[in-house]
Amino acid sequence: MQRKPIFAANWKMNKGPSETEDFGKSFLPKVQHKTFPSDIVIAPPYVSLAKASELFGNVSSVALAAQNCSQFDSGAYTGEVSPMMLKEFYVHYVILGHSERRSIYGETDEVINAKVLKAREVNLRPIFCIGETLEEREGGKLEEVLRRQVTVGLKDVTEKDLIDTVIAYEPVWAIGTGVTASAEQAQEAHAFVRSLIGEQFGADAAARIRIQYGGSVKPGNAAELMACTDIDGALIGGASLEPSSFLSIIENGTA
Ligand SMILES: O=C(CO)COP(=O)(O)O
Repeated sequence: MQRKPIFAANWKMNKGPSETEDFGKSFLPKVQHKTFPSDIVIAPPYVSLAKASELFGNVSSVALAAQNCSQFDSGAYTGEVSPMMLKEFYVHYVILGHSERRSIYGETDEVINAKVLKAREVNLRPIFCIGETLEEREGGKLEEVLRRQVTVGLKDVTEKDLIDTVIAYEPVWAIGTGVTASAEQAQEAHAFVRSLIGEQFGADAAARIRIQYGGSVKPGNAAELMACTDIDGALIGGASLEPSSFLSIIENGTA
């Protein structure tokens, strides 16, 4: 099964509108009027989405993502943004269940599941993040944790909606630490996640779903990671903040 790789820049709480514009000035000429063998996604903070959609709205090779969304449609939810609101900014993807949302803001698998279902109601494509802590890995709980995150986080998702979802496997111990999972560790976890999708949604869905790797992906390690059978792109934090390093990852990862 040929799956199109997907490279997504998760800027986290970096780059307001003016820095987004600076990034765009340098990145746009490199991606405009070009076709890539992979999907390219940029996820700026909410307040920079208007600027990003102004810059990239007409660039067919680049799609926009939000870094979160509400599980509700509208109403008295101070500080929240609904999936429907995001659609006004040419947003096509939404990162859900990032480990920082889980650990710092207390998002549970159930809340993340509600967000996934709400995002699909308006046709946003979730980039659904999972991954174990170092303690869980060292305690022999890797498979148990991934199984729980996938089973609960994707509960009641239809097979069609699942195909429009991207999974991002991000071992928490590799995020922002400079320590990447080895290609073997990453491949093993990805193959396990794909098998979980097979159990829950069937073999066709398992063969088609894209599973990105995230955690200290850099231009220098992208090729080795992306060469693994079950790795279909990357979710990139720090190294996506510089246009040239984000582009190098995309190029090295699809070479
Ligand atoms: O959390 C990540 C992407 O969502 C990974 O971050 P780093 O690439 O900075 O390790």
